[in-house]
Amino acid sequence: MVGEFDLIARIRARAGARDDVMLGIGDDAALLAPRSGELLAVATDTLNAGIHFPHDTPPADLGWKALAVNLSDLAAMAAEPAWCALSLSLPESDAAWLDAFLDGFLDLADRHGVSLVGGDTTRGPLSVCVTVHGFVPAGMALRRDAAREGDDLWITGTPGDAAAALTLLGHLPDSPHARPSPTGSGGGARVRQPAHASRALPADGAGNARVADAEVRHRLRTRLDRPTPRVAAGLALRGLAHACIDVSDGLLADLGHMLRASGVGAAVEIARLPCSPALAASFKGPARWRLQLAGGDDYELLFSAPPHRREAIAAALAAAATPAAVIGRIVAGEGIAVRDPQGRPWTPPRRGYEHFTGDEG
Ligand SMILES: Nc1ncnc2c1ncn2[C@@H]1O[C@H](COP(=O)(O)OP(=O)(O)OP(=O)(O)O)[C@@H](O)[C@H]1O
Ligand SMILES: Cc1ncc(C[n+]2csc(CCOP(=O)(O)O)c2C)c(N)n1
Ligand SMILES: [Mg+2]
Repeated sequence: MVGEFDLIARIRARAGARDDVMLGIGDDAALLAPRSGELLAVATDTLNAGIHFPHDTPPADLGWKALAVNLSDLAAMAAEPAWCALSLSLPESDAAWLDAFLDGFLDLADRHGVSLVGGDTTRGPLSVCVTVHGFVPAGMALRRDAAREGDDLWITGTPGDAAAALTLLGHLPDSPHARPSPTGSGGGARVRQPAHASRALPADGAGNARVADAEVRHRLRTRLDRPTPRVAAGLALRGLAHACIDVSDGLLADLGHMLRASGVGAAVEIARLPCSPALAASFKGPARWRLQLAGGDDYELLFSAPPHRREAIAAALAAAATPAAVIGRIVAGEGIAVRDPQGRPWTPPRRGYEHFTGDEG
């Protein structure tokens, strides 16, 4: 058993420093030199065990994900990541666990040139809170409120994989009853990570694979545990995209945030949704559509842009090695009209994840 300050020393020994970090880990506050002439973008997100990640998530994957979901927020603003702070609440002091956590966290930090400049270490239920800082020139940030009627609606990557992994683990993201009920009321059955968690559950009887192939499950689980923050894509979209948001709660829920902020509506075509081979192999029809449109945990960029920039955007994203597709368009009015592959209106049972009510409509 090592003490709090031993844990901090382990973190400090491995945190790299950029030239703009005047004073990093070790004092009451870090001293940082912001880039002159640019705005500082700041975002923070928390991951709680059993709420944001399954209890059996390997520590290295948790380290990666805790930073990735935060870098995803900077990406959605077209900000260039620079610094981060890490607040850890740990049930016990376990040096090996911390070392593995740092393997994942610092691997991703290194890939993006991000310095860990401070944080906090306490005892408590397993929870990781990260704050990230990045730079964006004034006027270049991609905000939620900039979608315009007539814009194309784009998505990077292939949404739905992470939610498919959770479904196969028995977390049933389609159902608010799958959430823990901290008060013990409201009918929320407690779904802790069960001992048999790695086994596929029977699917929903709508023609989906009953037991997903081990390779397919592994691919989906990797998308849940190690999302790719679309930092290069966000930077590439500066000056090209109008509005942008990252998909954490669910594509339709996050699209709803963009539309309300912009005062417009949208039309989405299910036939144009990009789908990974692993998802196509494990879920079909409306079960797949629900995962892709409302599952969440995708950390893909959802953005709007004028149609005349279609080729420029395709080229910029190809240079950023980021696949993307147009899935609909921004229209006048409000709300989201979803059409199934036959062109018929389709209403999903829910639009995404909401912490307290279980639904985001
Ligand atoms: N406790 C809080 N105090 C101050 N501001 C908050 C608090 N919680 C959220 N916010 C702010 O509200 C806005 C929306 O936050 P939200 O967490 O929904 O966005 P997000 O981080 O992009 O999404 P997600 O958390 O699903 O990844 C952000 O500007 C965020 O900084
Ligand atoms: C064990 C487990 N159960 C459910 C989920 C699904 N989930 C939890 S929070 C969230 C939205 C983003 O969170 P926030 O809005 O706090 O950033 C989603 C899609 C999960 N990842 N792990
Ligand atoms: Mg948040």
